[in-house]
Amino acid sequence: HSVAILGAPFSKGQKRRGVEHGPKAIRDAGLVERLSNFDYPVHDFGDLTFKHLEKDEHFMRVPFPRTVGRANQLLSGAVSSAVGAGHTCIMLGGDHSLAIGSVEGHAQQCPDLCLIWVDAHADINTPLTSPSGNLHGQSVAFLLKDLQNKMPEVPGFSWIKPFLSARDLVYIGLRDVDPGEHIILKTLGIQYFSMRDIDRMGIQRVMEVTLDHLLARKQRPIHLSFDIDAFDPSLAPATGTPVNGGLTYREGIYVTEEIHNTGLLSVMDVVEVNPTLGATPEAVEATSSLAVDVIASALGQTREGAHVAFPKIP
Ligand SMILES: N/C(=N\O)NCCC[NH3+]
Ligand SMILES: [Mn+2]
Ligand SMILES: [Mn+2]
Repeated sequence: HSVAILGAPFSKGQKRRGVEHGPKAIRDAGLVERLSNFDYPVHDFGDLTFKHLEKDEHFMRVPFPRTVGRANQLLSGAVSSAVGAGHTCIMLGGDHSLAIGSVEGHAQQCPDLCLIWVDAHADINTPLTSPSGNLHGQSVAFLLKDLQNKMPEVPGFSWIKPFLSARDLVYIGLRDVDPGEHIILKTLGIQYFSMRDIDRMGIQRVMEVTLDHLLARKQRPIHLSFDIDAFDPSLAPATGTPVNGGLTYREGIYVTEEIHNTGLLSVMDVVEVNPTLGATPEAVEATSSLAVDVIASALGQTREGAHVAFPKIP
């Protein structure tokens, strides 16, 4: 199969400037070159162009609801087309509100998809529970059927109908969960592995349980939504909400290796790389090349090396 790269330079799901430059930073770190080593075609579809809507008053305490809703409606169509054309789609963010459009567009093609959310945060606040109002902390709440009786009608989101069941979602890397989110995780019985669970179980067991939970009954397409802040800030400093005690490089790569090995990865989001938040150019470069590494690993790059069938030994 082939790989489609989609840039989503968008930042209005949160208040910091700069995350809209994430796609360029990840490309500048050599994404396309890195993926050209693989034996399948890579199509870079460039960046989407998002309109900022003039009149876009807050909804409750939620800023830019119509702009965020419209951006995700556009992204949904682009992801749906890419998946529909047979590509494995890599969506480069931009802030994590983009997962609303990315997952919804994927579900248009693959209604039975399952979602693996790798993140320090649960991003499952509703507009009523969110302390900040920022939509990048509410993405999952817009996707879940189980939360619809708790969700108000947010202007700009009338196009989306929630489709995901709580049992089709697993979190990995949680370490900064709001009280309102914790209530939802527990009430809905969502499967999650916090950083404490990773410490106790080890990443190998976490992946075994995650993939069994999602795939044992039925193999189906995987949507991997990877927030770069799942990694420890020492590895990914250029991001908007860093939280100490994150994934090691090896844990993050093991997660993506295991997902690759299912052969079921269909869409991967890589979000929250903010090149304006690195203290030094090296910090920005480290964060951006880490994003390239996890994408390459999710698409089949191995640490042990690889070869085509029986090459002639030179
Ligand atoms: N990086 C973030 N989400 O993944 N920030 C928003 C959530 C903070 N509770
Ligand atoms: Mn996130
Ligand atoms: Mn996060």
